[in-house]
Amino acid sequence: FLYWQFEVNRMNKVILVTGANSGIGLALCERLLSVDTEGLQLCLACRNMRRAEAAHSALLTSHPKAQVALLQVDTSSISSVISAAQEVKKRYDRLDYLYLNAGIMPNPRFDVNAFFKGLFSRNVITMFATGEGILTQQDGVTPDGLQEVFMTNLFGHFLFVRELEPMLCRAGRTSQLVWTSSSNAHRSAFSLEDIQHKKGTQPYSSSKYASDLLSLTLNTHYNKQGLYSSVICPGFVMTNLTYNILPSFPAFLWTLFTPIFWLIRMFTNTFTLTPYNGAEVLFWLFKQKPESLDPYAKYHSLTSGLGNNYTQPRKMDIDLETSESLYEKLLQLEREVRKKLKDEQKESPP
Ligand SMILES: NC(=O)C1=CN([C@@H]2O[C@H](COP(=O)(O)OP(=O)(O)OC[C@H]3O[C@@H](n4cnc5c(N)ncnc54)[C@H](OP(=O)(O)O)[C@@H]3O)[C@@H](O)[C@H]2O)C=CC1
Ligand SMILES: CC(C)=CCC[C@@H](C)[C@H]1CC[C@H]2C3=C(CC[C@]12C)[C@@]1(C)CCC(=O)C[C@@H]1CC3
Repeated sequence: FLYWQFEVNRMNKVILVTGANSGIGLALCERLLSVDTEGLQLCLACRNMRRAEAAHSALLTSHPKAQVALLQVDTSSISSVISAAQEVKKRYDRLDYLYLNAGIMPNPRFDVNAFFKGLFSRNVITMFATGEGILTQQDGVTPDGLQEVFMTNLFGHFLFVRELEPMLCRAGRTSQLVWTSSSNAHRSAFSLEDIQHKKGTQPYSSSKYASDLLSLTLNTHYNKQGLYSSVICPGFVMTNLTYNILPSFPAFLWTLFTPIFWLIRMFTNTFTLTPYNGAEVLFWLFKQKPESLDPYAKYHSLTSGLGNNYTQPRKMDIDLETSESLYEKLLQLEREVRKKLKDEQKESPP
């Protein structure tokens, strides 16, 4: 029996989701278990373990036979990412899907004037679809000395992928990376001279645009080794991240807006609104052959006016040259942080 159990576990696909304790990440886990309760090994990679335990219990209550494990990771911390990756290598002998979903938008500032101006302009639909022109954020610096949004949304995930490379690139098998990007990703917010976005006021948009670029270059470097990367946009979803945009509005007030949001959805199908709907594209990608996906497309979760969910690819505003340059800069930064970590460990061995 033990041998059989070992064989089953070995065959089961391993799916790791960062930021899985709430919102879109948790909804994805729920949806995956609804289609295959016993055949998957889910790993919820979370920063806040109290919320992770709650998510774990909720998933096991609805799917008692599911194989769900927890892993602590703070994507804003270099040492945390490296030790989490080591733990993954110890626990699993394969990694089929890596959903890079954890993300933050700290200290958002909602520009009410720009919003009302936008309401009566030709760009109103674009404004609702992308949040363009109405949001800025104030970024912080992590204890490692990196910009917080860049580290959490992009670089922490990049390091994680680099650490897990031997597990993700296996002969005769494919693995998939899925980056949760955003319609708020804009070329104008990103600069190769300031990849961490130290100078601007749109670190979120910059980090998401960087993930679009990075996904493209990862495909050019890793497809031959069986590793594929895609980017998605979940649409506008009401989660902790969006509640934080209007902090004086408690979550229940947002739900009072739901009828207005349904109305707006008649004009823009990007208002997916619920984490279940937002996770549509993440779930859809799980069922696709990675070789069939377009590396230049962002895959969007959309919900029609009548509430039907679907996925649509849209070409991204990216080019290979910029994405290669970003990749070089990230590799350079990786070398620097690894050297710093080594020096620190030499100074004070564990
Ligand atoms: N909601 C929306 O409209 C949109 C969201 N997105 C993206 O979707 C993704 C999921 O966000 P969403 O579900 O909306 O919001 P939530 O705030 O519900 O989820 C964010 C998740 O990321 C985790 N997280 C944040 N910082 C870290 C960190 N340093 N280390 C590890 N985990 C971390 C949070 O965990 P913790 O409990 O520890 O805070 C949480 O689980 C994000 O990348 C977001 O940018 C993209 C487009 C639109
Ligand atoms: C009636 C009312 C309260 C309107 C306010 C709506 C705005 C707060 C939203 C309209 C479009 C939304 C949006 C986002 C945040 C909230 C809005 C600006 C995001 C920027 C959130 C994070 C993303 O990654 C993309 C979203 C695009 C749309």
